[in-house]
Amino acid sequence: MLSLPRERWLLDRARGAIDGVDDGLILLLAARRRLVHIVAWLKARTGMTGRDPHREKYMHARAQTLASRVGVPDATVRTLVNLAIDDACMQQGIAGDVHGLDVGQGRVGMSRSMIPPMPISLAPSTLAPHLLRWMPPPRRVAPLVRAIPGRWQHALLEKAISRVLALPLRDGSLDFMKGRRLGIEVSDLGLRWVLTWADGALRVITDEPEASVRGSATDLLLLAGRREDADTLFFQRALVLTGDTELGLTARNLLERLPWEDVPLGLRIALHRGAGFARMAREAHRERFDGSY
Ligand SMILES: C=C(O[C@@H]1C=C(C(=O)O)C=C[C@H]1O)C(=O)O
Repeated sequence: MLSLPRERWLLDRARGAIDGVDDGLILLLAARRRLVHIVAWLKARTGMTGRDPHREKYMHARAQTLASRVGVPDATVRTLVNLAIDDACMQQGIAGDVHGLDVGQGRVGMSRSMIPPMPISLAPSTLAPHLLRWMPPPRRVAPLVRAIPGRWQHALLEKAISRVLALPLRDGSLDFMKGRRLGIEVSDLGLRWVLTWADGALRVITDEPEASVRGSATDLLLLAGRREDADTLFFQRALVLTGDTELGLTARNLLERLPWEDVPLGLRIALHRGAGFARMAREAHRERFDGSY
């Protein structure tokens, strides 16, 4: 067979992305097990024991709906949900249906009194560093992110920006963007969006930008989640401005004094936690893989 260097290279990249997704599946399973631990404790305290067929039926129905939307076969998702339930049963020391799990060997016998209470928090600080190290770096998940259709990305970005910048949009501090084109480049995800101001909102357009702010996904998230200020990130060259200096500097000044209190509380918490998590994952990964992220 002919060896096609480009195809080989792409094959390696695609397999690397699959490894990243598989790591993600295991991390999600670890997070699920933490939640099952909490559920088991709460069930024991409220006098509930054993399996809950209604809950399981509901879980299967939800999973089938989602699976059919994204084109995953019914049988696959049924097996996956059954496997998750079996794992949860094994964890709780109750009999599952055993879909390929060695329940007898692996059962973690937990009587009511043995289940220790666990803080209901999945904050980054409670995640073991060895788990964080296995989080794939953004460049590994880049092909997946880029597979999201452009119009979905644009709609999401416009929505997020309209919430984060609600006040500047109202009070006129974004007027300098009228008819101007500012780019945001997420270097490690290979994404670039161009924004302009139109009809009272920032819109994503397809034109070439006049100026751009470039940074890694983690650094941009650190800025959005107020874990780092714009000044520090620009000074460290974690964020870089290119193109029209005046437009770039005006955007940079706005970033530096964005009113955080006006961002909805839920979004503030999500951004702050997400940014903290991304930073810890980057540090854990750098420690393990000696710098590359
Ligand atoms: C975790 C529970 O125990 C069992 C396992 C379930 C699961 O894995 O999600 C769901 C229902 C129960 O049969 C629960 O009751 O929620």
